[in-house]
Amino acid sequence: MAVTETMKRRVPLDDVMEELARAEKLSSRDEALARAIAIVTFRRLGTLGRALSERLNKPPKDERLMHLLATGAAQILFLDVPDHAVVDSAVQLAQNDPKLHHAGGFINAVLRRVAREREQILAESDPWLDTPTWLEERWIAQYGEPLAQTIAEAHRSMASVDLTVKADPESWAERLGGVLLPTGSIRLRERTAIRELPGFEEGEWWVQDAAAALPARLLSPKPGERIADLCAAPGGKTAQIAAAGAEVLAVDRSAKRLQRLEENLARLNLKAETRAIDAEKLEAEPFDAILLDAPCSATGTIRRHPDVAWTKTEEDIRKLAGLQGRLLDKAASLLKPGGRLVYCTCSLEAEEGERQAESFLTRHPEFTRMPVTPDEIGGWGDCITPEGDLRTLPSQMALAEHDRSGLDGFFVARFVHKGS
Ligand SMILES: C[S@@+](CC[C@H](N)C(=O)[O-])C[C@H]1O[C@@H](n2cnc3c(N)ncnc32)[C@H](O)[C@@H]1O
Repeated sequence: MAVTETMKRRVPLDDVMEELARAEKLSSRDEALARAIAIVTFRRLGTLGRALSERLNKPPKDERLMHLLATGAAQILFLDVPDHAVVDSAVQLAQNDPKLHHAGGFINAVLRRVAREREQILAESDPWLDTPTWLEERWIAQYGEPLAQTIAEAHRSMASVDLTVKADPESWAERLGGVLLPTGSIRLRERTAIRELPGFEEGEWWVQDAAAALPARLLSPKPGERIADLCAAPGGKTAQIAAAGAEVLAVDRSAKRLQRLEENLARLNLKAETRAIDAEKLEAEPFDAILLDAPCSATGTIRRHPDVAWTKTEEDIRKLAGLQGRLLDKAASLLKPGGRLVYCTCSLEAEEGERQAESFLTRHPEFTRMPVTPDEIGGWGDCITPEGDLRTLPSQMALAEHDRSGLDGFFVARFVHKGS
């Protein structure tokens, strides 16, 4: 089962789903449903765990049985699936499993009780219930209780779908029936099949969270410049740099992910040189500018990937912070005098953001910060820190249509080499 595998192996749910769909030869419809169930289970794991344990005399020792109950309860409480269909399919799944086949009656009784007591369960609304304690403590320490709580609340909603267009955002927003955000991204109002929207085939736009679109914009790539994107795949930011007319070297350690970048750029009719290599080992002529979208804990993307909250650990953050520092040092060594460096991570953790920027400037006095100004991001100054870096939070970008609010949590710092 996808939830058990993801938790046990501490790998992204997306990877587990991909393996499972291949092994079980799932149709794309079944795969999409299984993915939606797993996602909502992770998003509301704390709520589901409490609801179930309050309705069980003794929680089952078998982790898979607990996860089977959680995925059933998630569908009853949060998805539009008829209760009886959920109960029948959970019982059926147990009956087909030699270790769980005895549990059919038990599953039936527990899930029926969850369905009967749905309103009572949903009325309990401790905003921290769906956040692991270690993240709750970190976010309160970093952002203070009220703001941290808005982050936890934002994580209970699904992320919206944002697009970056090559040109003419106003008219594309109109054509696609979307909202043009102050930062230039288009937010779709409806969840639809992306490939069927106008402009997809022609490569006029690509899916990219509104916050994820900011780092490449702040690099301000210019036609003819030679720019390296050091952790490039699947290529959203490479596409922005190439669309601006710069010559891009897209580097990524993963050849498989780099292949996806190449496919994405081909659809967009954009070009980049690619190199599958560990960026720490890259040898190249110095660049005019570098984008370093470093590998990170990804706690800023929990709305999209709620498994992150339950699979990442403090130890991961510590190790990733070390790698980010080394990649920053490498990037510094690859720039021309006067060159620009944009560093970003989709993490809410200071070790992967604010503290990286501080220690980079201490290690590299030949660089200075190039503060971000509100006019560069459509006048949206809320997310600029006193130091001039960018810190976006999932609870920001509130729209009148509440269920379309929010954006990924990103940290972005921009540096310039002092020599000219
Ligand atoms: C946050 S993702 C990049 C997303 C990408 N910039 C985009 O906008 O689509 C981080 C990427 O870094 C790559 N990576 C991790 N460690 C690396 C290293 N040492 N050198 C190069 N790439 C690395 C991963 O394979 C992953 O594709």
